[in-house]
Amino acid sequence: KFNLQYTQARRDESVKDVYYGVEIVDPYRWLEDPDFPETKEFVERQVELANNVLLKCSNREKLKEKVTSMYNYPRYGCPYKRGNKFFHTHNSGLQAQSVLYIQGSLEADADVLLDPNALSNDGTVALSMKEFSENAEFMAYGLSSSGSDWVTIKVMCVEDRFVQPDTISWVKFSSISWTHDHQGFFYNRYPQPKNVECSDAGTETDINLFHELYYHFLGTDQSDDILCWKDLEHSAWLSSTRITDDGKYLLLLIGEGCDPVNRLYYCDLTEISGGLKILKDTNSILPFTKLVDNFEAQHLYVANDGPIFTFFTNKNAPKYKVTRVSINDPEVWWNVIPESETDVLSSVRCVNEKNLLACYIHDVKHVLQVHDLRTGEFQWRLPLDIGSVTEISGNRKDSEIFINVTSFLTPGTIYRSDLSAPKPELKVLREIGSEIFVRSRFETKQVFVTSKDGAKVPMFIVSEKDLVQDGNHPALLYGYGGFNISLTPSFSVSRLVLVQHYGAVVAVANVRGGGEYGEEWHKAGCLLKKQNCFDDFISCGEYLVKEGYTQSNRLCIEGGSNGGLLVAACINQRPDLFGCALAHVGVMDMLRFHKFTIGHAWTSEYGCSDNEEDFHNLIKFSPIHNVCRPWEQMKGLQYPSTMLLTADHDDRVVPLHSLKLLAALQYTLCTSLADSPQTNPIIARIDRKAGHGAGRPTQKIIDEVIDAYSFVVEMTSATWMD
Ligand SMILES: O=C(NCC(=O)N1CCC[C@H]1C(=O)O)OCc1ccccc1
Repeated sequence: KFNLQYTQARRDESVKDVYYGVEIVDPYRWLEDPDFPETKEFVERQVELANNVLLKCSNREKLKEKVTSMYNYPRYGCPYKRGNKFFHTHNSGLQAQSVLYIQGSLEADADVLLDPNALSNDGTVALSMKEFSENAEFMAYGLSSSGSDWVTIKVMCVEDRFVQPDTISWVKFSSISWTHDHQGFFYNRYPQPKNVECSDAGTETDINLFHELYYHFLGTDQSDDILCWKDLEHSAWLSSTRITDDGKYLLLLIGEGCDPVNRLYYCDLTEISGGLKILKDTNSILPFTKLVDNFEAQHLYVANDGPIFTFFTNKNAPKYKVTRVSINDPEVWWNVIPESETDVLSSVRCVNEKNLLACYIHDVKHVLQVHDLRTGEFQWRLPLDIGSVTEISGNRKDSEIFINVTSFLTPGTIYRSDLSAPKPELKVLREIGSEIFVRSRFETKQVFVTSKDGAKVPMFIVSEKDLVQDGNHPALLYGYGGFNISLTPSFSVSRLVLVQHYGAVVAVANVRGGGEYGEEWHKAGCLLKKQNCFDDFISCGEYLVKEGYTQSNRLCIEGGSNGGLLVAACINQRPDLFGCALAHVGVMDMLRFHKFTIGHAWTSEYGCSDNEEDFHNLIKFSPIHNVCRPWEQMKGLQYPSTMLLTADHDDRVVPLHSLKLLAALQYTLCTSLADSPQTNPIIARIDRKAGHGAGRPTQKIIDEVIDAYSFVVEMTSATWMD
């Protein structure tokens, strides 16, 4: 049906590296240069091939109509209070980007404060961050284009919406911290990459080194900003800042990668006589005191009362806890909320002057609790349905908090609670999108799958109620498995279309490497134990087949980024177990990932091929190095129908990963042997003016869902049900 015309991408077998005596050939090294004409030609051919296959997928029109209509529901973010104003984001349904609104009170009319849709004609300029000055007089906001991580900061006067001339470029992985005198803010940036202009920023693969901290004085040119931190000895380190609620201290948090660990320095801004301007004239940098000067644990600011600081930490607490120290006696730390035996403390914030709002994960569901700030004493638990708290808004000086709760079958419910009430309760402020989906026909359950080494892996299963487990349902198994990220329940329009209109079973596997059970669960899927993630995911796939939810040739696995690695490693290791695979923006070259943009920050999770032990571990599962011919093991066996997805402005996981894997798969499975039994398509969807995922306009989200899921539906022989 799909007359697949694979291009014979040039293999340059002369490119090879020797890792500790082992010679590794890298025949598609030339694909690492996005500007190389042959690379552009390769991409063009692959786009054609993918379009040929996709246009033959029968369900496109139905999916397009259904997905578009199901996306078309009003979406709201939590309101949050700054100064005496309320702000929230809202999307009427199909707007490219959500709009930022301002209100004098929650009951007042909402006025547009900033509409990112006005900043480009195709919706590819996104509002990636925003911070208000202390009394909400100014808003500093970051704009990113085409999905790149690069940000340009602008400043708006909130009162008259006037956008100031200030323009801060080459910002990346930055916080924005206003000094309480409204004079300006701290932000982070990298040096401008050589021969890259603002217009195509994000298509380069240059490594990001020497992260810098600057202070910008409102009303001045970026060239007048003062350098406040730069570490020449540790070019890979990154920093972020926080100004304490009382405006007195600047906190500097330093990280060397993605592990939840940081150094913590502070500077008493009130001790800088003459203010920050003096630093410019004396060309000195800020005087920091080192409170924590190692990477043994994470310490995140919660509150301070003068010199007494409260931190959220995992120090000697892999399930996290709240601790306290006086900076006048920095050796003496004591617990405020001790580590829980069973639950992971996932976030803490100080609200209502004297409360701590603690969010726990209990068997992959969120629980919200209120504690006393001074004593840490538990006060009461907010009664939540099974689901995830996706947003919390509230500050120390506000008694009112807002939370957004979502789950597999509910798009979102925004609650408000006034903690100053004698018996605080949760009141519904807004139900989001409840009308788009008939929940009563579907159900969610949680099972625990025994993995290869006996570990119990949680998995959510969403399906129609009273599902007949006859093995005939198409199934989509989604996973991530890394970077301490927990896949708690989430609402996905696209997956629910599969459940509602194809009788699909959707499963989400909480494999090791995530944060579901704290740092131990995370570490159990890292470095030399990374194979546990793949074993867990494979066990979950086998469970779905064994229990009759589906059968292998109707089972599709999907994952993004680190989850793309998960998918690619699993089809290499068990091509027999899956009928289809979607790998979004995956990390596919485990020997070279650290050489591009921010990849070096992931060595905390994967290790690095510069290290001998890590090399011998990475080479075993690195996707581009482990493509095999399954029919050599079992006659007629082939790889699942596979779609890799990437985009030209993905500067988080650069497209070369997917391009090199695509070339290796097509060569090994399709073009190198005349009598290959590989008939399942191996294609790539390569988008333009798009990136890793953040900030993608609604139409691009929908277009990708239609391509990806019409492919899945076609390849799992799923049939439409009205
Ligand atoms: O690299 C990441 N995050 C990890 C990330 O995006 N990863 C990790 C692997 C591939 C990809 C993903 O899974 O989305 O964010 C940039 C950053 C900011 C601050 C400090 C360190 C790093």
